This record gives sequence, C-alpha cells and structure tokens, in this order.
Amino acid sequence: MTRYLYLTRHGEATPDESGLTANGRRQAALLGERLKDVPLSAVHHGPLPRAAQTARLIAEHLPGVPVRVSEAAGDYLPYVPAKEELPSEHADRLLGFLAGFPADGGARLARQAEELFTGPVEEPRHELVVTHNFLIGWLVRAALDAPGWRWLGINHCNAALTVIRYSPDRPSSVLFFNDMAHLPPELRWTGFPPELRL
Ligand SMILES: O=C(O)[C@@H](CO)OP(=O)(O)O
Repeated sequence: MTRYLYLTRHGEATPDESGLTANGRRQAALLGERLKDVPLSAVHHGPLPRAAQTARLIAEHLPGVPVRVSEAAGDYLPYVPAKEELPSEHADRLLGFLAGFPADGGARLARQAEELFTGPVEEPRHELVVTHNFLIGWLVRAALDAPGWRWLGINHCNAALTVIRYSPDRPSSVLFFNDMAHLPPELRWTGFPPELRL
C-alpha cells in the first residue's frame, strides 16, 4: 500500500542551536496548523532539542498523534563520497564542506532511516519526520534514484514541507519539495544558504 512521508526541517534555531527562536516556534505552529487535517499515524523526530521542540509544537495541532524520538531522524552526514564520484569542478569545494562535520555512524543511520521511513507499506500510511537538512537531502536523492553524492546541494528551509509518495505500483514520487505556502514571507527561507535563496 501507499506510504506518504512528510518531511520537515526543524524551525529556525538559536545561534547556539540549543532550541528554537521565536520565529522558529511560530514556523512550527504554522506547519502544525497546515497538517492538522492530514491523517498522520505518527510524528518522528530527531533527538536534538531543535527537532524535538519543533515536533512538540507541531503535535499541539495534531491531537492523538503519537510523537516518537528516533536516532535515525537525527543530524548526521548520510554519505561521504570519494573524490572520484564528484564532478571534478565541484569536488574540492564539496569535500571541504563535508570536512566540517563528523562522519561517524552516519551511513548506518541513513540506512536505518530508509528502512524505517521509506518504501511501500502493508496499510496506507501518512507519517511526519521532523529532522535536519542533510537527511531530507538524502531521502529526496534516494526517492529519485540519484547517485549517492547527489544529496549534496539539496537544501531545505526551516519548517518547509516535503512529501514523498511510495507505492508498490509506481516509482517513488516527490509530491512537494521545500514548500513554504503555510509560512508568511518573513518566515520563509530561514536556514537556507543565503546565496541560493529566491
Ligand atoms: O548543520 C546543518 O547545516 C544541518 C545539517 O543537517 O543541520 P540543521 O538542519 O540542524 O541546521
């Protein structure tokens, strides 16, 4: 049967990343409002406070929907490519970027996230995962069967919405990507690399 995976990145974080800003809390509440009529069976979130707080604020609009912490929804590097996999003109910049993050355990967690959150299911299912920029890039890449390195360069705004559909009879389909329709202009594009914003 079909699974609909709703993905969001936590709301805008404070500079020390210990929680959400006032804007981040508002973003989360607005996303909760947007999702209130979706028949969600669960909200999963990463263990870090910015994801946990976002999930709680969203869930205030989803009475009865269980909220569960999942290590697989955390913040990690899902895949570190070898230099030869990368387009030569971008390889040094991309590897320099990746060197700024710890790589331990990310591949295992990324596999776990794919097992837990993707693919067709026994019963129709809608689930929300409140996570971080990198995992959303990884799952969008996987849905499109793009090469492993291609999660790089897929960025997501805070509290924007991506929805991926997995069904047994069609290839996986990205229905929404980085959709910000529920956010007013002043709350859009936060968390996104400034030089890439529209
Ligand atoms: O550090 C970052 O750039 C991303 C990586 O996933 O994390 P977050 O979404 O928590 O900002």
